[in-house]
Amino acid sequence: MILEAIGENPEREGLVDTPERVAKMYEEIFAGLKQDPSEFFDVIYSENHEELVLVKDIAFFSMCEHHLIPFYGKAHIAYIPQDGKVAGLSKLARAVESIAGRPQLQERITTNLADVLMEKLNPMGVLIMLEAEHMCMTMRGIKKPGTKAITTAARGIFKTNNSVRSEVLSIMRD
Ligand SMILES: Nc1nc2c(ncn2[C@@H]2O[C@H](COP(=O)(O)OP(=O)(O)OP(=O)(O)O)[C@@H](O)[C@H]2O)c(=O)[nH]1
Ligand SMILES: [Zn+2]
Repeated sequence: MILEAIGENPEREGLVDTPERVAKMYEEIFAGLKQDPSEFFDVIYSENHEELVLVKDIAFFSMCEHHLIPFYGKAHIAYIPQDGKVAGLSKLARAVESIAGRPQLQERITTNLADVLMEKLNPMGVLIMLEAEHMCMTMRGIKKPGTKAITTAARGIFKTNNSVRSEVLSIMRD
């Protein structure tokens, strides 16, 4: 229907298999819709580390829910565990991929990540930062390539303690 609407001929050789290909692609890039990101934190480790854990530069791709074109960049996740509750490092990246794998807004990915970690790990605090380029601002519309949107979500000690937040934000931006 999209091909017809733009005035293309869906029967021509190069396009015959395109609808099926696009359907498969959407299944892959929206796979997050069938996942519950909090399940990645069902298994946690007991480790007495009540200091910073920071995983930065987690590459992600998502789809802007307004235009259905990509926005992509990096996510940085920091938390300070308490009660010995520590997550597997890869699970932080899996949560990013899962939450990004749906029609999204950058703010919602950022907020969801913070909320899932607070709920499942009950840490002293969580600080999330996402930096992304939105194709809907670069290849169409306002057409400003190179623009970066930066969003943060702070919970717990990162919300209440300015110096702790500033320190970790500066490591994230390094
Ligand atoms: N807050 C937020 N806005 C987004 C995100 N992704 C895209 N947008 C914006 O969503 C808005 C949709 O605006 P509309 O005016 O409905 O759509 P439009 O006419 O295509 O807007 P233009 O992009 O300005 O041409 C645009 O300003 C986009 O830049 C996001 O992750 N977060
Ligand atoms: Zn958009």
